[in-house]
Formats: sequence, structure tokens, C-alpha cells
Amino acid sequence: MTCSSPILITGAAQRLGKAAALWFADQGYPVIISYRSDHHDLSEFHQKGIITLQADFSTPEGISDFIHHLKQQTSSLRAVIHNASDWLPDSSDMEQMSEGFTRLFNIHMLAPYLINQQCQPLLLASDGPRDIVHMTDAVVSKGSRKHGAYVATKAGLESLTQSFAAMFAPQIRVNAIAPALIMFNEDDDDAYKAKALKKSALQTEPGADVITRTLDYILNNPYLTGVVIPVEGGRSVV
Ligand SMILES: NC(=O)C1=CN([C@@H]2O[C@H](COP(=O)(O)OP(=O)(O)OC[C@H]3O[C@@H](n4cnc5c(N)ncnc54)[C@H](OP(=O)(O)O)[C@@H]3O)[C@@H](O)[C@H]2O)C=CC1
Ligand SMILES: Nc1nc2c(c(=O)[nH]1)N=C([C@H](O)[C@@H](O)CO)CN2
Repeated sequence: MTCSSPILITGAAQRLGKAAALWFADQGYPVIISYRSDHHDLSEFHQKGIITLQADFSTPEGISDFIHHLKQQTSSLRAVIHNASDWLPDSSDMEQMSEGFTRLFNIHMLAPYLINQQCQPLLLASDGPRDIVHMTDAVVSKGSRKHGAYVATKAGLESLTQSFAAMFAPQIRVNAIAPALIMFNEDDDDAYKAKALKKSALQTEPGADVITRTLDYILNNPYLTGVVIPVEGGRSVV
């Protein structure tokens, strides 16, 4: 598959976003990623011709700055995948509570909201199918005792999926993927892993490929818009 307009994946310097960025580049798509932290070794991206843009979406200014730099890099886009996310636990400290919620609102809701609106002309400038995909979370319908602000802002992103699908149809399709337990984090201990695995029917940690496959399915299905695709190992039937 080759396409002249790039796929943008935010927060893709590691884990699920990185796997998707490298796979799409191997399929012949031009790819642009955003990253926040400077510790990443970006050489693998650069070897594949992937453009890497630094961005911190925790403030409106950071979001606007990214959009400005993105528009300097490309005049069209095949797809925008909103993957950037901070899995920030709730705080018991009042000040941190407020700062944390605002931060998660900016990353998970304001950034996709502003980037979608500002990138609509770039998507329309691309021939052929155009897609926006929001990475939400399968836990949205249940809530969370420890990540209430994270899940609430992911719920907002899920709602924006339907709104943008209605706003942008029929030229641009807008869908979401709602994952759960795709890839553990390095600091997850065995007790946490065992407890987490019991929450799904399939009781496995599948890895990033199940998300990459779902992205490929969405980008190649002309009849999907406004839908949220759970990728959660049967969590809802446990
Ligand atoms: N992993 C899983 O099992 C699950 C994942 N998901 C969702 O799937 C997506 C990918 O998950 P995963 O790969 O684990 O995500 P990560 O936790 O690895 O986060 C992805 C990237 O988001 C970036 N990011 C964090 N804060 C900011 C910020 N303020 N501004 C810009 N970028 C930021 C980070 O950049 P940097 O590293 O450069 O700081 C990070 O690399 C996420 O949206 C996540 O919520 C949902 C449920 C389960
Ligand atoms: N930004 C992130 N969001 C989420 C992560 C993550 O690592 N980064 N991980 C999860 C977990 O899989 C959780 O669903 C079970 O451990 C959720 N969201």
C-alpha cells in the first residue's frame, strides 16, 4: 500500500503508538509521530523516514505549538490517530487533583478537539479515504476507583468520536478503539498482572499487534464511522 499523504500518530515514541508507526511505515505510508520526552532513541523512526515532532499536549499553548509545526511539515494527511495519553492515577492532594484533571482534559480531550478541527483541511487535501481514530479505553463504561480523572477524560474523547463523525461525514471517517490490558508497564508487579489478567475472559496480555491490526481494519473499511471498537479480551463478559 502506498499513499502520498502521511499518517499522524500522536504520542508514538513507544509501546502501542510506536508499533503502529513502524508497521504503517513498512506498509509504504509516510508517517509523522509526536513525542513528548527527550529520552527516546528516535533513530529507528528516522531510518524509516518517519518525521518526529516534539509536543506536550498538557497545555493549550503546547497543543497550538504542535499544530503550527505540523502544518510546516505537511499540507495533507491520510489519517490522524490520537494515541497520546497519560495514565495518571487520581491524587489525594487537592492542588494535584485539580492540576491532574486539567492536564488529562488537555491531553485526552482538548488536543484531539483542536487538532481535528485544525487538521480537517489537511485531511480534505488528501485524495482517497481519510480517517481519524481516537484511542479511548474499554473501562469508560465502568469507571475506575483509582483513575477517575483519566477514565472521565477518555469518556469525553469517546463522545467526541460521535460528534466529529457527524461533523466530518462523509468526507472523513471518525472512529475509536477502546483497549484494555494490551501491554503491561515495566513497573507492574506479578500480583498486579495476575489480578489484571483475571479481569478478562481471555486472560492474556496480547501486545501491541492487536491494536495495529484494528487500526489497519478501520483505515481499510469504507463503511465505518462513529463507532467504538473494544479490543479488551472479553472483559465485558467476565
Ligand atoms: N497499554 C494498554 O494496555 C492500554 C492502552 N490504552 C490506550 O492506548 C493508547 C496507547 O497506550 P500506551 O502505548 O500504553 O500509551 P503510553 O502510556 O505509552 O503513552 C503513549 C504516549 O503518550 C505520550 N504522552 C503522555 N503525556 C503526554 C503529553 N502531556 N503530551 C504529549 N504526549 C504525551 C507519552 O510520550 P513520551 O513517552 O514521549 O513522554 C507516551 O509515549 C493510549 O491512548 C492509552 O490510553 C487504553 C487501555 C489499555
Ligand atoms: N496511557 C496509558 N493508558 C493506559 C495504560 C497505559 O499503559 N498507558 N494502561 C492501561 C492498562 O492496560 C489497564 O487497562 C490495565 O492494567 C490502561 N490505560
